[in-house]
Amino acid sequence: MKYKLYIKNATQLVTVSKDNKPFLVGKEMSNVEIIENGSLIVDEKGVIVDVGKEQDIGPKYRDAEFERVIDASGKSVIPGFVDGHTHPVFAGDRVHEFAMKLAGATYLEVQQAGGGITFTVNHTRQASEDELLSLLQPRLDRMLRQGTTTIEAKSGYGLEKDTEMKMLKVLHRANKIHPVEIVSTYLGAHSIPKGSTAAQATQDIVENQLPELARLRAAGEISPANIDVFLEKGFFELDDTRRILEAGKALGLEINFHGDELSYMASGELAGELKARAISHLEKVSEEGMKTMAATPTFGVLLPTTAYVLRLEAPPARRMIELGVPVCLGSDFNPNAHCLSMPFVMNLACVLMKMNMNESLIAATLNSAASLNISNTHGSLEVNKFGDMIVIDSPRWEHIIYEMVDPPILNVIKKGTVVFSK
Ligand SMILES: N=CN[C@@H](CCC(=O)O)C(=O)O
Ligand SMILES: [Zn+2]
Repeated sequence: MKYKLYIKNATQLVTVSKDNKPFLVGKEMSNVEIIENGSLIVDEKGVIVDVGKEQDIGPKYRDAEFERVIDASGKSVIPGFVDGHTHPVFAGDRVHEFAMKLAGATYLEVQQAGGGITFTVNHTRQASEDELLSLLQPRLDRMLRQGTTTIEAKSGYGLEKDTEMKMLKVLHRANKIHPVEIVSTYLGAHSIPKGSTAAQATQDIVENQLPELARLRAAGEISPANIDVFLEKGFFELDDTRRILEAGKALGLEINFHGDELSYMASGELAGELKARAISHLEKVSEEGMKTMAATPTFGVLLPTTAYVLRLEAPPARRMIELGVPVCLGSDFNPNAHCLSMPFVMNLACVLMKMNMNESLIAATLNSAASLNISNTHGSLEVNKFGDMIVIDSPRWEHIIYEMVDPPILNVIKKGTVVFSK
């Protein structure tokens, strides 16, 4: 019998979970499953077919053939990261805004000065589909080198039909040619386009953009799985947000929206009403909102880079975990928070949001996979899931969080194929 990969004798084989739990909450998030001296076998389809102690796996596969064997003695292995929130398709450079923010400008002040999303929209509208794809590819390469094997990725820098669909086409094409797997999200309601009111923008989305999305999806040109809205004062407020999310849901999209970032907008409460899958940001979430999220359940996708770069108070991660909200992590990679590194995000989650390292790992793997509805195949190293992994050059896996900036990543593996080696 022939297999694609044999990971042999990892000092720590961090499977994250066992028994195919779809996600973890509360105290469960403080425990990651680890097999000491662990081995793992991936079949030719890229799926894990066996995991266990080397003393059991070794003899069982003595006569098997492998395309690749990685001796992981003295090393640790963890699942590839699932980045739960990114905006990786854009043109234009906003490094000048970083200087403005360092000098004290707020996110809204930058936006009001014609910067922020508006700036990126202007550049992204002008770029061709091929140009956007060639800007996206090196970003995905950089994510991969930092251990990310799957991302959620949004449109949202078009704010009109053609550019929004162009962005979704770019994501669809990239998913076919790049090892980083992409779950795409339609975010036509990221900001109010210049010259429109929120009501007009909402109407355009519901009556014009969403029908086109459905047409292109049926034609196999795009593959959005989620619908998103930036629910915020001066952007899309409660009624418009509800209308857009419901219209997306009616097309079979999962609701996964930006909420309670700069102002309290009753996001958790709305998520309960609409049975939303996920809310991102949540810096200003209410106690009631968190309780509703725990009960629904709605995943909380926390983005510590936003609080860091904008000097905001970080979201109440500890309280969310205490209340049983399933917490996930995302890089929020975008021209405002230019971060392509989940190890850095996990480090920030620990230091700024007081999560422990086990919680951070679960939030960056199994739970973020669950926020995208793919935790039956992604997010932990269990039989029947894809062989997406990181080999760390250290006998203890926590070094990937602890060693800032240049974590000791030796290999990144997607579906059993080594796609990056140091
Ligand atoms: N808050 C809204 N959207 C993005 C920022 C987008 C931008 O500034 O270009 C976010 O998630 O942080
Ligand atoms: Zn975002």
